[in-house]
Amino acid sequence: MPSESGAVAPTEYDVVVIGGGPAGEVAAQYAVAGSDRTAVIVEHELLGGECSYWACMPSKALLRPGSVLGAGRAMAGVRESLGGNTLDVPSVLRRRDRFTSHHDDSGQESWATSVGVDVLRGSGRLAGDRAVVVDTADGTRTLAARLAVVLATGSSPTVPATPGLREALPWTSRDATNLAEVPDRVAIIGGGVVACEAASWLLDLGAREVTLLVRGPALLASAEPFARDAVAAALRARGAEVRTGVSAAAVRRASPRDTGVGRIHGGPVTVSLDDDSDLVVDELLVAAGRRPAIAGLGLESVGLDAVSTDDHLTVAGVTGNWLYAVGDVAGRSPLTHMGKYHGRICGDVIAARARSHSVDGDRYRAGADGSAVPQVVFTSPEVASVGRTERAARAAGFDVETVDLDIAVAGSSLSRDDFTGHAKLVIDRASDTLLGATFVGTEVAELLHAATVAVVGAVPLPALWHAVPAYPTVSEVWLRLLEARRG
Ligand SMILES: Cc1cc2nc3c(=O)[nH]c(=O)nc-3n(C[C@H](O)[C@H](O)[C@H](O)COP(=O)(O)OP(=O)(O)OC[C@H]3O[C@@H](n4cnc5c(N)ncnc54)[C@H](O)[C@@H]3O)c2cc1C
Ligand SMILES: NC(=O)c1ccc[n+]([C@@H]2O[C@H](COP(=O)([O-])OP(=O)(O)OC[C@H]3O[C@@H](n4cnc5c(N)ncnc54)[C@H](O)[C@@H]3O)[C@@H](O)[C@H]2O)c1
Repeated sequence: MPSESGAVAPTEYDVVVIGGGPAGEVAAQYAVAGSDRTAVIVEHELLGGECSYWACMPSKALLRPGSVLGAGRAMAGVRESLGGNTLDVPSVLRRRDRFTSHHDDSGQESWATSVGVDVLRGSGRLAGDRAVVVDTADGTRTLAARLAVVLATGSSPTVPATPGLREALPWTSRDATNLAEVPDRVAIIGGGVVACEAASWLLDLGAREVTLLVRGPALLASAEPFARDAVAAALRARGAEVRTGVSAAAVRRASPRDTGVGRIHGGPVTVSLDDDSDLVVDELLVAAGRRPAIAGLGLESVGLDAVSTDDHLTVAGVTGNWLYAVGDVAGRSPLTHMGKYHGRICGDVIAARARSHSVDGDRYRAGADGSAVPQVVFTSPEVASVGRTERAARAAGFDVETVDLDIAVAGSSLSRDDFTGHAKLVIDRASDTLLGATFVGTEVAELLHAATVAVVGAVPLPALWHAVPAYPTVSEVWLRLLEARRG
């Protein structure tokens, strides 16, 4: 409604969320749940965020068929009926596209409406205290937040400043997850989770030469050494080349072309490495990490140049407890499940503060960040870990005891004929509780939550003796680990 001066009054909401990925969606949902509070999510791409369309969902949809085929090949009686068949790539890609809803987010918009949250399409930025400006297709809108603004803008891929790299229009993870063509020869810059998972599905889909260019000494640098060795060995066994201690010094590409997401972006790429060798590939994937998406977010309008949060997800350096950050942009634990956890806590904190309730309790603190973050790397074998590695626990000053052994129980040998795996517990001697656990092997992801419960609940190891694993399941490895510790 224009005022007498002609200015359009801001639209008021109790809560304004900038960014509609999983973290922002959950924060909005929890902030209004069971109340008459109002919330809007401002989204400039697709509601559901990176995770739904370009990250978790398509990547896992691409990895699962290869893992199922591998399991079939590893099973007498199934192997014979498979013959030498490989994956049917068009079917795999069609299934992937079903998981990303063909980039149609109308289902997510209906969900938002169903939980009482409005959606405003446009690009949002802070414009001072409790104010958000949104550039929409129909012009600029101003929103005023009575209670809270939540930053949930996610993260953006890092592209190193290597000469010629950006001009070569390399693939980022969006191209790899939404691939429409499988390059014959691919080089991957990076040795983290995206690099390892993408190498796996590219091999599954028939890429002939996959080379990982790893700057450091190993893949998956923060994992337990046995885990990263297992992933590297498996990738090598499948024909990938894992080159450690190398960096791209320069990149040249014949006729780079923006052919669209997931299509090969031009002619062959020559990557000159700092060991004076050259590598020629059909596509180059950059998987060199991600940064909080704060560019153009108007942080300077509230006196900030970066985002850091306390355990209530309240942004530090702003008075009045009205600015929050959740998910990747918060820079705490850049994983979807952790972003949604932040969203739940942040939404509950906003709701509690709206009712002038105390936010002192555990329910209102993101205590899992740092000491109890679970993660699964969906390679073959999978790496499932929670909490601290041995190295991290020692660095944090704990008096550490470890137990580790191969996973060789009835459940694992029944699951596939070639099952190999390894498990490790990191124990705090002082409290006799778990600080962390890592499992490596096919389909060990489902072992992880038991470890997460033990870490978060600080369950004493003697009590775990009475958590009897069902026979014959892979979980029997828990019993073996406890037996190994008793000696
Ligand atoms: C290839 C890949 C695979 C992954 N696989 C996994 C996995 O298996 N498991 C896992 O836990 N994590 C995985 N991750 C990490 C996961 O994708 C992120 O942690 C997660 O998406 C973060 O959620 P978010 O809501 O913080 O941000 P996002 O999902 O990035 O959503 C942010 C949203 O904000 C919007 N936005 C940004 N700026 C603005 C603005 N100014 N105005 C309006 N809207 C804006 C964006 O368009 C986007 O929709 C993966 C990441 C990658 C790259
Ligand atoms: N299954 C999962 O949980 C999953 C899957 C994919 C991605 N993710 C998340 O997405 C995020 C991004 O993943 P990612 O693999 O890109 O990041 P990452 O931080 O895991 O790995 C980045 C890699 O790039 C290397 N690197 C960084 N800068 C470089 C440079 N200038 N030159 C060469 N190498 C360089 C690093 O040494 C590292 O090997 C992470 O937070 C990850 O946890 C999670």
